[in-house]
Amino acid sequence: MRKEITVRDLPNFINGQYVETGNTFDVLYPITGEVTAKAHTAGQAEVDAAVAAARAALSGPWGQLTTNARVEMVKDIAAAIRRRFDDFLEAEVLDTGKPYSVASHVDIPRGGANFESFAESLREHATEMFQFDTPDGRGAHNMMIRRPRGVIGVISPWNLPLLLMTFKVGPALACGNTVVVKPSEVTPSTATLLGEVMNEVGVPEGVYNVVHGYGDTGAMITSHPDVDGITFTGETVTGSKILEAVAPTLKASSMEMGGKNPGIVFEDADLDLAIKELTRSCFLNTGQVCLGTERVYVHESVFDEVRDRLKEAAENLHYGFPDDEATNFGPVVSDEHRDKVLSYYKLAEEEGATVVTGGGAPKFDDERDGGSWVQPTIWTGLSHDSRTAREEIFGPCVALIPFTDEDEVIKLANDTKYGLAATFFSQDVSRVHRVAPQLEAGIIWVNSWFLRDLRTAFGGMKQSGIGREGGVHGLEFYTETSNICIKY
Ligand SMILES: NC(=O)c1ccc[n+]([C@@H]2O[C@H](COP(=O)([O-])OP(=O)(O)OC[C@H]3O[C@@H](n4cnc5c(N)ncnc54)[C@H](O)[C@@H]3O)[C@@H](O)[C@H]2O)c1
Ligand SMILES: N/C(=C\C=C\C=O)C(=O)O
Repeated sequence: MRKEITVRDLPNFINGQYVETGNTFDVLYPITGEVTAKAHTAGQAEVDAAVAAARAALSGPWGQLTTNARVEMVKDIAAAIRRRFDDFLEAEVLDTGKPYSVASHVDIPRGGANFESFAESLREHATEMFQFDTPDGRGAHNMMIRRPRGVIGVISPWNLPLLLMTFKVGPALACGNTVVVKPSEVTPSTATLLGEVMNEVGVPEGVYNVVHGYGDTGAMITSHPDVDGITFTGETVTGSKILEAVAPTLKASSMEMGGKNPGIVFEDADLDLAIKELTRSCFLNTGQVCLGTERVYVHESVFDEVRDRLKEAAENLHYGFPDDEATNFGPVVSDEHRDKVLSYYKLAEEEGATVVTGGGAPKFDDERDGGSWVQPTIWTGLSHDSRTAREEIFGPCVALIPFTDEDEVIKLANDTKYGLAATFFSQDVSRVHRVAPQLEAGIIWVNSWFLRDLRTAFGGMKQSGIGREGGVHGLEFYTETSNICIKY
């Protein structure tokens, strides 16, 4: 149902305090386009204060906590997010317009999980020690110790705001670092709310800081001489700019970027399963998931059936107000992004696409017409080399492309500058074990999509990412190691 919007104030969160600057920007409700909040832009002074607070916290009570005490505090953060589930749900939905059914099953539960899972895995992870024979026969041993990397700049995107920000802040804090977070200007609410949780839990001031603004505020963090590492999730082109910015101060960087992930339906796939999972991988979160599939190669023998069944699934998606239980399809996050997606809908037709379904924006004849809506869209008739099938659109759209044999489709799947994710469907176990290792992607799902075990390495190759986070893999970024060689 329509929501009465009360415009909220979103200050920065620095050294345990909310800080207004008076220089605000509007945050819009994508369902109707109404202003739902005013966020306070952080300038250099606020960024400097946040970095200084984070630096000071490393040598204060936070830096003196035992590992067990720190891990327990990180787990308390998870518990507090769960206690305030509805507050985070409301904040996330106001920023993104996504259905409650998505935010309550994907975004918010991962907010808690991202703290809890990393607290445990990082506590349990052993380091290493080697007995070493020396020429004099007396021997030595080498042992590795880990310490926090220091002040971490966290720069996060708008598609899964709480999930992706906490996927960084969770391990960062579990490893003893402090953070300065710059959430997307489009979706600043949940990062702001998390400041209240940090204070409720008793996380020392300065450990968690949030500064609001656009790319220029982000650039103040990436170029800051007193920031030790940057973890970024966002567009590949932004990632390049960030790597340029960190170069003069040689900051360690963990980069999660764009993708154009292939889906493959082999002739021996379970089509019921494939349609169910492709409906998610193409349209979940209105297609705004970096791991989603915007190009799906379908064996020619099942092409027509997959096309017709995916069309039916797309046309059964229910646009609606977020709190309507039936709603499983929302707007995209902003008018700007809507216009980008619609420009690709236009391009697809110029490139010869047949529009199987969608191809434009819905008309509601109610306040939703002020929002950022597009139709779920399926194309056939596009070539693998078309821009539509090669460039990341980040919307609810997919090009279905037929193929005839396995070697051909592997080449097509890998023919991209990206390498983030892939998903394919086959009931042939030999084929599964033959094909999966040949796919050039950091994350490969077989007969499934977006199943997430937080112990696994997460990240992309080629221009989709640098480094891996998740499980103990995050240790390489969130800690520095020293090898200590002790002679007997
Ligand atoms: N690989 C992954 O895990 C993953 C996950 C989610 C989204 N993404 C990608 O993110 C993109 C969508 O998110 P987006 O539009 O917010 O991305 P974006 O790159 O536009 O912005 C991401 C963040 O970077 C900030 N930023 C922009 N310019 C900056 C600069 N010069 N210096 C420092 N910070 C800067 C933004 O303010 C925002 O907070 C898509 O390309 C999607 O593929 C990747
Ligand atoms: N990083 C993760 C998801 C990324 C989704 C991209 O939109 C995750 O599940 O941990």
